[in-house]
Amino acid sequence: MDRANKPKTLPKLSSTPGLPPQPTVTFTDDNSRLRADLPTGESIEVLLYGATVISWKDATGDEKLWLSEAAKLDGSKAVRGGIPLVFPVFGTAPDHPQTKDLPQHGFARTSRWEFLGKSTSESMVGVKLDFGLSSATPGLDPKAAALWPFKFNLIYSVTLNPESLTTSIVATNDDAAAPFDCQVLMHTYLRVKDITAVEITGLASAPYTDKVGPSAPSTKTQPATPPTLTITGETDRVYTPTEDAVTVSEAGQPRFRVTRDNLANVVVWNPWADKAAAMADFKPDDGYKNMVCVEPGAVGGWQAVEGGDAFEGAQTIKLVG
Ligand SMILES: O=P(O)(O)OC[C@H]1O[C@@H](O)[C@H](O)[C@@H](O)[C@@H]1O
Repeated sequence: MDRANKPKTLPKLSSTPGLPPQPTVTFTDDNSRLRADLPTGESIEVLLYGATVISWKDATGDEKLWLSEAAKLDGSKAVRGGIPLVFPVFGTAPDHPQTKDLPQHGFARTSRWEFLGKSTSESMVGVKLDFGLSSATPGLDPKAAALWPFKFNLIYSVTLNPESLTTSIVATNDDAAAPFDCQVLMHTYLRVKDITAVEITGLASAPYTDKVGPSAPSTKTQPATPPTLTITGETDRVYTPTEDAVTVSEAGQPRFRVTRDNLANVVVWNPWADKAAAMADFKPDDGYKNMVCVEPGAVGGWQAVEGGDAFEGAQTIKLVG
């Protein structure tokens, strides 16, 4: 029926500038993890336990991080895969009085962090998630807290952009009367298709500590030629490179460029067949063929943090090629 007072169609609003689509951030799994999605399709998942990044997918849904099929994601054990955060000790340090009793790789990866909030970048294409852990956080690993009685405050930020992932830490000492020493490392498990086709550049001529072999630990120097590191067996090395980035290529194609900010070291780790089979939470057994850990950190010595001071460091993993 035609009505005389039929309302006119509203003018189209397409000329009005609207907000661009926003990243979304949601709690999942009984509030035990966060998921962030960019309008362009990329996503990450972060467990509050350890503030561990357990997934990073590109716009096509392709996973970039390796996560063991047997990884414990229930807060009962440090996660085998993703990006566990190592603090305040790398490995164990029986000769370092402050940290000698702490468990391997410290307690940041075995504590439940608080989600502090999200922020979007100026261009609104990315999203930053901030997590906090301090000596006063209820989720702090209780046995570890008793063994490291310092007043500390950690802010760990995970920033997802369309082509990159950045993780950064600020470790503050809140007690003027008690300086502490710490080490920090971002234990990134990169997913690869075939470890035998992997080449790592950015380490040529770099001194390193080799943690594998009969005389381990031993101090060595990466040859200048060839300029690439290939992985052909168990590898566990702490490099101190002069270059601030390493590139991981596969079959001649660059895949990841890992840039360090104020992190002097990079650990390269692959357990290979026997060590992988000996780890109950490493599955499948041949999963070592699909991962390489490239771990930026400050682990060569100790970072002395005076009261009121902070140590800051970051890595950016850029998808290349
Ligand atoms: O089994 P964890 O405690 O997660 O450690 C895994 C590896 O982490 C690496 O960073 C160390 O260099 C290795 O020595 C260690 O084996």
